[in-house]
Amino acid sequence: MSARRALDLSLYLVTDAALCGERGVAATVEAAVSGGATIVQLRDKHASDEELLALLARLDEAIAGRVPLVVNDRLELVLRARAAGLRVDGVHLGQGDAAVLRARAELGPDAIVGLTANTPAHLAAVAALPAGTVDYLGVGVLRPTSTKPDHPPALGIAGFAALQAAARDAAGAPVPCVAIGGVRLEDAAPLRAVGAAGLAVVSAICAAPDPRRQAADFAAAWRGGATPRTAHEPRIPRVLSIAGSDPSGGAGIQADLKSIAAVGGYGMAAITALTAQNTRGVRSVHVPPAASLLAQLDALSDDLIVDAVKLGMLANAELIRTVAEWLGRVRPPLVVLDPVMVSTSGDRLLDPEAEAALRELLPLADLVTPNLAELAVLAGADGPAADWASALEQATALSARTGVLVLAKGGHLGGAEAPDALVDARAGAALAEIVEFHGERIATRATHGTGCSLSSAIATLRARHGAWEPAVAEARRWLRESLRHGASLEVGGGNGPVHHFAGLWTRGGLDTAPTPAELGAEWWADIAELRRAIDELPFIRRLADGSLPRTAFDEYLAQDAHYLREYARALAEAARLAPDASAQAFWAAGSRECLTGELARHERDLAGALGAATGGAAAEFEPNAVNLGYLDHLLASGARGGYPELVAAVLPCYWIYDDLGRRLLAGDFGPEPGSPEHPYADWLAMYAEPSFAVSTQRAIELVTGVAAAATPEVRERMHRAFRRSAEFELAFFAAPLAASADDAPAPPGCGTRALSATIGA
Ligand SMILES: Nc1ncnc2c1ncn2[C@@H]1O[C@H](COP(=O)(O)OP(=O)(O)O)[C@@H](O)[C@H]1O
Ligand SMILES: Cc1ncc(COP(=O)(O)O)c(N)n1
Ligand SMILES: [Mg+2]
Repeated sequence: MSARRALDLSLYLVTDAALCGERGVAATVEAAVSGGATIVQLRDKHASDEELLALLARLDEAIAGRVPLVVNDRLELVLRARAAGLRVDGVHLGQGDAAVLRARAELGPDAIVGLTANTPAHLAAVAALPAGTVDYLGVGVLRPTSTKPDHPPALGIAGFAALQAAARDAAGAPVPCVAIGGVRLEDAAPLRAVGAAGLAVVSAICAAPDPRRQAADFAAAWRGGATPRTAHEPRIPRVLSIAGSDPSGGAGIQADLKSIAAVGGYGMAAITALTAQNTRGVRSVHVPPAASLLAQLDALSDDLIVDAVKLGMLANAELIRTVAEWLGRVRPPLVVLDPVMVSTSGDRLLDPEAEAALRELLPLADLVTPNLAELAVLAGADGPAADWASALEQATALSARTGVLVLAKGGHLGGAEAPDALVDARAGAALAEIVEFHGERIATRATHGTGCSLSSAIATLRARHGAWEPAVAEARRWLRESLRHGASLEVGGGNGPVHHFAGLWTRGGLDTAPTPAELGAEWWADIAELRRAIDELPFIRRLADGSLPRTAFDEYLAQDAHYLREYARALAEAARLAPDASAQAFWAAGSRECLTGELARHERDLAGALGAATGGAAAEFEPNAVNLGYLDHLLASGARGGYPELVAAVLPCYWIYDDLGRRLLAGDFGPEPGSPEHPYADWLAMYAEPSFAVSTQRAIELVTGVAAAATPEVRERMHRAFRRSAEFELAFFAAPLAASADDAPAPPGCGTRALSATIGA
């Protein structure tokens, strides 16, 4: 294959030894090519032939055949290098039609010959050359630059476009033009829009602290920048699935195209294999030649921009290498690899010998989404994880070893849960970051193609949202709804497909709303670390074992008494705003119970402890900053967000106390505090009362019901109000034992004091 075929000039690196500095030219080129440079020109006006020959040998190694290499000006040197067996693909010459004619004659038809052209006169000279003499023109300078001190006046985008329009050879065919001279990142989109063949970059990459990153940024700007959009008109992600065909329509590319469309992307598919399968299993597989796959891929990348790639069944080692080569060349901004080896039905979809090739492909992916069996193979474990904790361990090891983000999937775990987790140990296993997604297992046989569907949805949503966590959360929500409606399709007698468009057809929208139960689980999981911190507080520990000093307990009771009086007003306000009589009655009863139950008990306890003679604690009482902040938060939530935010904000006070009360009484914190001698036995029993558990359950149902029916924006504000209240709960419990205000955890952003006086008014 000649270097001229499908010459990719999109990111043309020109070297400058001085700018490369101590890093050196070879290391800079290596990094830039890894980042996405598509062609390299060695440019050195001062080095001797011997020095350049030695450098060419090193560049040959650094480039490793990935992109073409040409040399600036020195045709004799190119001829010498080639004679010595060094790989040099061509030459770039300054002006002079005689010089290019000679270069073409000496180097032959397959070599690359480029020419600089800055003026209409140069273009006229080019137009007189026989067709095929030059492969491209370097047209510049685009902006004033220091790397060419004697440069002609800067062209700007319009000047470049005008010269390019005139660049034709003797046969009248357009000659590709690369913009050179002071090219910046922000020039990529307009240059591509006016039809430039690429960007030539010198100092922006050679002098960059991280040439790989910088090249990747240029490559991304070039690929992504054809049609700039506004924030109000988000781009529809163009997502390519490279996967096998499942004629039954539930897995493979068929599932991928449906999934991409269902979550809001434009889907494309290059087919790696034709399986004959249905919902019961795979009967046979036909794998087309690798050249056919490459032709599909090149047809796409020669024409359009791919925002994300999802890789599915890759069948054999040759196809995997073909895909790897294409990815290395085209460098799509996002790659999600679903390492399909064994289908949900248990059929092998990858040659055993291809496993090694798949391992080599891994580092080219941004996210890999193995099921339990595939995870074990990739992590080199003895067998599939038997429980979720071992799955997370395997995923951590895999992520640490490959530097790739891993989505561990619990679809094949037994049990009532179907968890997934994003595992990021790219910075080393000890620093693994794990984000878990929980949800109950859905009782259905419609699980054919769940892995394919999930990975394509994630690729699409990651391109839309720009972050992994919301992409996975939304993809899961969508998949779970699709799983729930799968059986309604009545497809096949085995494991049927999921209903990819369930949400779209039943609700007429892309808003994949969660159920109340899912939201409850999500919010509760989200405050897990706050709940753990509450468990660890000395106040809670010592309350449980009875060693808490009475003064600290009384301080807590006094603060809580103040809080409860105002909290009762917040509940009354919830009753006032409630949308129906049942909710109204519930919150009103809660408000009353607050005053006649909890608060009355606190006041009795306080009076008992301090003695009626002192006049009770209330006389010297001052609410602390946490208390005021918490109450302001409740008030502000209602004032700003009405009923939904107000009830979200009051919920943690039910839920956390109910949970804590039950666990304290059950002895989760050490010896059972049930004995009558325990100084706080009475108090502990109050929150473990069954009636409190019933109220808590009802409060959770009411709040998550409102959230599930709300718009995503309101839902998110409710979630924030809920979380903030949980933060206040932690600070509230910490305050009594904090020696000084400085020791207490900072109250989470207190509002203004004045507001708390008017709560519920
Ligand atoms: N019965 C189920 N209920 C809920 N989620 C499920 C169920 N089965 C699979 N999933 C989810 O489907 C996705 C695919 O996972 P999995 O079945 O593990 O992979 P694969 O389909 O590649 O074998 C995961 O998000 C998993 O949690
Ligand atoms: C062509 C093809 N590709 C992949 C799968 C895996 O399916 P699952 O998503 O159930 O793991 C499949 N059954 N067929
Ligand atoms: Mg799978």
